[in-house]
Amino acid sequence: MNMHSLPAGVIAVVPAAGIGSRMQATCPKQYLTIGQQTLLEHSIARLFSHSAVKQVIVALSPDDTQFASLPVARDPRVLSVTGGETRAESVLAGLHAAQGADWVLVHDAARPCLHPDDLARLLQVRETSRVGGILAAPVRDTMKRGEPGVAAVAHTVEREDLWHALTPQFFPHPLLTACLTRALAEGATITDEASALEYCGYHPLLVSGRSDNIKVTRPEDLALAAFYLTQIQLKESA
Ligand SMILES: Nc1ccn([C@@H]2O[C@H](COP(=O)(O)OP(=O)(O)OP(=O)(O)O)[C@@H](O)[C@H]2O)c(=O)n1
Ligand SMILES: C[C@](O)(CO)[C@H](O)COP(=O)(O)O
Repeated sequence: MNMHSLPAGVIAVVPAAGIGSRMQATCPKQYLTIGQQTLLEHSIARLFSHSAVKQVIVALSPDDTQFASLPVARDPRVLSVTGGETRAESVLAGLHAAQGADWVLVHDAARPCLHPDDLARLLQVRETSRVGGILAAPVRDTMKRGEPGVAAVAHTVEREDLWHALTPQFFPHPLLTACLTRALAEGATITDEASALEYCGYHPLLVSGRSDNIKVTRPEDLALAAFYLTQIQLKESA
């Protein structure tokens, strides 16, 4: 990748206003630690590991009492805003603080294991697309649709062309803001940024990403994320 192909400055929005209920922890999961840093700090550091990322906007719960005590809160490249009731509303709050941005990354605070190679490949989407794209991992297991309300198989889901959507997701700021605003206003169910663009008729690119870019969601995920992150850091320091 030559320096001329690198995107101009990119702003990243990090939704970090959740409570992590599925984690069953004593604090919101983004403040659980791996080594000496919180998941949030690791996720922000992974973003800044690419020179194209110039600013991170973190969406925080109005009840957040922990962010201000983190060193990252004093990083001039990091801005915090108040998030919303849903992840999508938190992302939109971050987008509103990024007025004038060209392209924007959105990355979960709960995904500390983002590999630098995946981030670099996602950022290249800007060279070939006007819509944007997402990191995604092809499904490996046989997928089942359950009977509603019953732990029994209804049918097997065709897994050809089935992907796990990951983050970061990378879009032109004006397009993502317009699609997310419309989707929320019209009551659409939006669980990632791509679904807002799909709601508005767009087809974001799928950039095949590593399956170790996990979202720490349930208790057993933290030890796995610690292992994966250690592997990335060992490789970077080699
Ligand atoms: N109102 C919300 C809800 C979630 N998030 C963020 O969106 C990311 C992915 O969401 P998820 O993994 O579902 O986090 P939580 O909502 O905190 O988890 P749970 O659903 O288990 O409560 C997390 O970094 C979370 O902090 C957010 O910014 N604002
Ligand atoms: C954005 C995301 O991580 C892509 O898989 C996922 O949709 C977040 O969902 P959650 O229920 O808010 O964790």
